[in-house]
Amino acid sequence: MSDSATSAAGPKADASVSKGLKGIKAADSSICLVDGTVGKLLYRGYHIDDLAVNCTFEEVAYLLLKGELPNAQELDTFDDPLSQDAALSPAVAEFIASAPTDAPPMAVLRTAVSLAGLADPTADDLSPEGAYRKCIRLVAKLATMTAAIHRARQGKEAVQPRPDRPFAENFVRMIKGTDPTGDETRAMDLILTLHAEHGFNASTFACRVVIATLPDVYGATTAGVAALKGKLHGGANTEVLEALEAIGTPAGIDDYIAAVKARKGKFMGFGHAVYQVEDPRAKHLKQLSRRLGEEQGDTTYIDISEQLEEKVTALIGKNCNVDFYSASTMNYLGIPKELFTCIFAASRVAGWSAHILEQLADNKIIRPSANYTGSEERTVTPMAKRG
Ligand SMILES: CC(=O)SCCNC(=O)CCNC(=O)[C@H](O)C(C)(C)COP(=O)(O)OP(=O)(O)OC[C@H]1O[C@@H](n2cnc3c(N)ncnc32)[C@H](O)[C@@H]1OP(=O)(O)O
Ligand SMILES: O=C([O-])CC(=O)C(=O)O
Repeated sequence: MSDSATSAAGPKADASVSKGLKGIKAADSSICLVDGTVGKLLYRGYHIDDLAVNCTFEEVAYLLLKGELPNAQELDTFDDPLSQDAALSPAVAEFIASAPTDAPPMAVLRTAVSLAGLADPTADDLSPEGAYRKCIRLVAKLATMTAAIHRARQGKEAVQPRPDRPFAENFVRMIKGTDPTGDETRAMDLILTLHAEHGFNASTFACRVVIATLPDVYGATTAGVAALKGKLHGGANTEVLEALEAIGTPAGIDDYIAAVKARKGKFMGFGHAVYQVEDPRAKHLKQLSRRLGEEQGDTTYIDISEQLEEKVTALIGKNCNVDFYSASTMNYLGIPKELFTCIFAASRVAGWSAHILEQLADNKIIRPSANYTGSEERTVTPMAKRG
């Protein structure tokens, strides 16, 4: 098979090309169902609404990695490596502490994940047990890395993970430097649960493409972080907060909309490659954001968000996505906007890991074809004769 069916005939559009691979089923997967027509999201068969209310992030990570929800004893056994692996190696901790404080946190995280691979002498072990161990290690470490990046940007010492604390509590503790309230821990658990998995999204697909060549789990996860950073994907949450800041008060919404329209820009946090209806994760974040705003006596950002949602949806016919209400939610939790996408990554690493293991279990190199639209075959003119 040639890379391009039309190369012999010269540049030609090919109606069978699916730009962005939209709607193409690239593999079988038992991890996640995203039904874009009705707005349904299932992790391993469980509805996101059910998981959001009833499970912690550890349970969700177990479900994604192992296929079933754990019982109490299974969760305990799962928690052991998750807490023991949370500490960073000296090389990674030093890198994060000395990274430029104006570097994008996602760029620091991307390099930290790659560096963690160098610090792991067993990185190349892709046996089922070896790959699983690496995945657990990364699920444990991305939260610690994220918190350490935040602390370094503030000129503060990293807070060490406490193996005796639940994941979300530990994560908020490492970010803030003090013990979180029960409400803060529950809010973080919900954020982590909602962001953990979403089928063949761009970052997950990047992980699968990389692992399919059989390099190492760190390299594949580095690719996931790299893809998630982009503002059309995970990076949109930071952009949404920037929009809320620029809008300032509900009175500023119309000017903002007019400005985006005038520059033919995109409304960040709106639209989705799969959902044609409301993103089922958004309502949970919307409720949480309003509750946090009301508790804090400042509903400005959730008021703006709700009114902006109504106006933009009416204008462009696109619903908001998960990144839209996560912005005001994380802001109310005191998390700076530059860290939002790292928190997304610290959750999505569970989904990436499940996909990496699924890809390895039934591997085929991922190599689509391009419709060639370049020049017809030609010959090299010697340098002296080129005009
Ligand atoms: C966790 C996540 O990754 S969720 C997505 C986060 N990203 C964002 O919020 C960024 C803003 N949204 C977008 O850029 C897009 O909606 C994407 C990238 C999410 C999906 O892109 P696509 O699959 O191409 O969406 P779709 O086919 O519906 O888009 C068709 C057209 O609708 C319009 N459109 C889509 N989203 C928007 C938007 N947010 N604002 C304005 N116009 C939009 C555009 O004209 C688009 O065509 P273009 O991409 O050539 O400009
Ligand atoms: O599925 C997608 O394309 C993007 C998304 O919502 C996610 O990754 O959570």
